[in-house]
Amino acid sequence: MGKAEGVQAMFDAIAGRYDLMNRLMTLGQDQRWRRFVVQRAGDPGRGAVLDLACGTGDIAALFCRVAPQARVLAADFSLNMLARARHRFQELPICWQACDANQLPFREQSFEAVTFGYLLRNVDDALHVLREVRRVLVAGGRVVCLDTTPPRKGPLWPFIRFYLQVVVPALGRCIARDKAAYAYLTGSTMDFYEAEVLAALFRQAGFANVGYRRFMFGTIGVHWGEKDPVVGL
Ligand SMILES: C[S@@+](CC[C@H](N)C(=O)[O-])C[C@H]1O[C@@H](n2cnc3c(N)ncnc32)[C@H](O)[C@@H]1O
Repeated sequence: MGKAEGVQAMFDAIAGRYDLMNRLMTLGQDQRWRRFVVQRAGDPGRGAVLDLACGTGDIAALFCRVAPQARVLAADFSLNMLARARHRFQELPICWQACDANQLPFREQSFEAVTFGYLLRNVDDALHVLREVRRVLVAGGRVVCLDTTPPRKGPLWPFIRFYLQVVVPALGRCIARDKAAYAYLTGSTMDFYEAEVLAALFRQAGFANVGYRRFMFGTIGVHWGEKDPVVGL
């Protein structure tokens, strides 16, 4: 069985506590990384941008504020996360849509930029999703991805491992009342691609000018790339 069904049920269950958990686990840093994502996506002008796996809507809301002329579309397959996003940002002109990242219901070349926070770790085939994203980008369009990365083994490794393996699931149990969901977060972080390997996957999906930056002691990565402006499709 694939990941999708379990992941969808898990986010439906934790939607109400998701934002509080995020702020606590990241010591309030998570919005800084999302601002960096929006900044790397560049100025879409009056074009359309897609925030995929939008969750409770923070990245889409930042887009609206930074690029008020842009048409902002935000999509997720968890209806409870989407409901929460709609409620939080009802004053913003965001178009919310239920959809699966494996099969985007958009035509080729629809978006100037596509962003996603903490999506790829949750899908069965990240390369397939990246190719889907590339398909819906205009030539020269930008992709920006925020996700956790497995921390490198250095002097801080024992502390980071303790934080991920003990503190995060404990917070999940006490705050979100769902230890399993946050144990999954730790497991999927440890098992996810190293930052350099993920960058190679972006290139394999056909993106050019791929780069990345790490945050939070190397446990968070932001990757970006461009759809080749000459070759286009
Ligand atoms: C950890 S949350 C991140 C939410 C948001 N991007 C943020 O920055 O907080 C991951 C989100 O990805 C969504 N997701 C996971 N797999 C998906 C898929 N195949 N298609 C659409 N959404 C997906 C989940 O429903 C969840 O809302």
